[in-house]
Amino acid sequence: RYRVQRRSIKDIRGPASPSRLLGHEMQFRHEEEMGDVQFQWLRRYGATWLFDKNQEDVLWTVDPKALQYIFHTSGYRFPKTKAIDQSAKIFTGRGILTVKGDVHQRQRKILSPAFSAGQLHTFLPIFRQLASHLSQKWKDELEASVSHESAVINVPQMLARMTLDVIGEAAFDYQFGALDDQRNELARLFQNLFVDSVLHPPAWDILFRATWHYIPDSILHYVRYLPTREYSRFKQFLDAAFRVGQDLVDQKASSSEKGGKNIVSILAQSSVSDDVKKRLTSDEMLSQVATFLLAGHDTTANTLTWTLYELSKRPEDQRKIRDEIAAVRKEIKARGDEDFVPSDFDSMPFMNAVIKESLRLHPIAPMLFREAADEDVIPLSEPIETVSGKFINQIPVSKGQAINISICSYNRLQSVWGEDADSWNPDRFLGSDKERQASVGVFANLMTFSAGIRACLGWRFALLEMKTVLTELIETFEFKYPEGLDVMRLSSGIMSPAIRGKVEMGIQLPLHVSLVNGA
Ligand code: HEM
Repeated sequence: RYRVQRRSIKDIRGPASPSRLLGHEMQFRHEEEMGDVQFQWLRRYGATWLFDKNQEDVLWTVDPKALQYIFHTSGYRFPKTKAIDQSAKIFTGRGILTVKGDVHQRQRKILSPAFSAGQLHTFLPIFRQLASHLSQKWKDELEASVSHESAVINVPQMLARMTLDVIGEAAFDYQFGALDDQRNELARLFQNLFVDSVLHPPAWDILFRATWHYIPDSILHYVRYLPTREYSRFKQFLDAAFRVGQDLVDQKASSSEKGGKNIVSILAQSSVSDDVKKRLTSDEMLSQVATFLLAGHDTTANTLTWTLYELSKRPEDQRKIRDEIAAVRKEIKARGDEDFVPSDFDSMPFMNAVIKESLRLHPIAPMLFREAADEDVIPLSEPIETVSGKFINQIPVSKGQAINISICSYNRLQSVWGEDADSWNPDRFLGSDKERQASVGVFANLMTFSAGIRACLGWRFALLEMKTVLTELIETFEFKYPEGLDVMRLSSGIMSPAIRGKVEMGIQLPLHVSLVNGA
């Protein structure tokens, strides 16, 4: 009924399907390195192509005008697919990431004040303090090493603990203490959560998920209880997040400090609000805790990891950032301040360009999955030639048409980023040309934080956190990429680094770390 397609998209070109039953899904979910398969299709078919997902025709597009239409112009007319919503519900419940339409609008309105410019200002001391704590931990590690000045450190591990502590303090007024406590329950539950649950799903799971579209939500709710690898790790995390969340909200509700605009204060106030527009049910409230724990820490930790990966290969880029930090330090001293204010980071153009380039090449959430809520017509910025030889500059779609939006492919589109789109080149962000083009995402014309009414709520938070941490780390340490190390993009739902041939070890980036002279 819902899936019957009156507006066929079969005339759109795309790769031949390798399997009648599974289509491209197995090839896509089992590619060795995240993006390998789709980057080939991108070069062969351009920005739009047809993909066979378990015998369903899926439109795959990264055309800038199509993205603008789907994410901005059409409001809620292209919701997330039921399968992706249900997958996210398994680990975040009924929080802002998984709800739709009016409910999403209500939740977003309630939560947005926690990310205002004024609030952001209050986070900076937390970011500075925890970045410096991480830096001290690594200094201690160097001190304890044989040479006392250099060691190989697996950087994502402590970065993830630090970003967990950051989200604890900034969002929940709570010290998880993950940097200090190696046995911290949440930190352990998060470690390799996606790798353990999502990496290389078996064929039965791919086929099972293809049926979700036809199963009522009330039954799908029980999928989380399946005792398999794919589901049990996520359930453990959600149970722990709900438990921790209830404690945090109870503590806030009983504390004498009322008001406040951080997440936990907002959650405590909305759980008792008389105004239905401002109220969150208990389930919604705890789901937000799980959502922010997850969306707000691994994302930033992975992006920082990838940034150090790129910088460790380029001592010259590290030096340029160090020079910028030294210049800003002088300005801070000259004006009589003790420490950075958020606007100080604006005077570091190269560091900002490095962060943008890292977000471009290494988007932690590489894909988004949407479907048309109704019949619609998607405009394209460039006409495409169809199988029958026609040139079309818009694609009529039926209600229910599934659309895959690849953030990682859009971020490498040559028509937007130039012929060197596959290579590291932060200088591309130093001119203003790229940012003058039609803006697609919420930041720097990138899709990394998504776009429109469902764009990342924490993107300013993440940027300020990353700038603060990078400033601390590059000022204090030199990072060097070990000879012979072969790091790859792991394909586990999120894009994270792993060592080729050792993916069972999960997220890894062991770098040579030493103190900058005089640090
Ligand atoms: C580099 C870091 C980050 C990246 C790349 C990132 C990326 C994204 C993306 C792509 C989405 C859209 C997901 C979808 O539509 O399915 C999203 C949503 C979201 N992100 Fe982030 N994120 C980052 C950091 C953060 C942080 C630090 C927070 C909170 C403190 C946060 C909170 C959220 C929330 C609440 C949503 C759901 C928004 C909605 O549906 O209305 N994110 N993020």
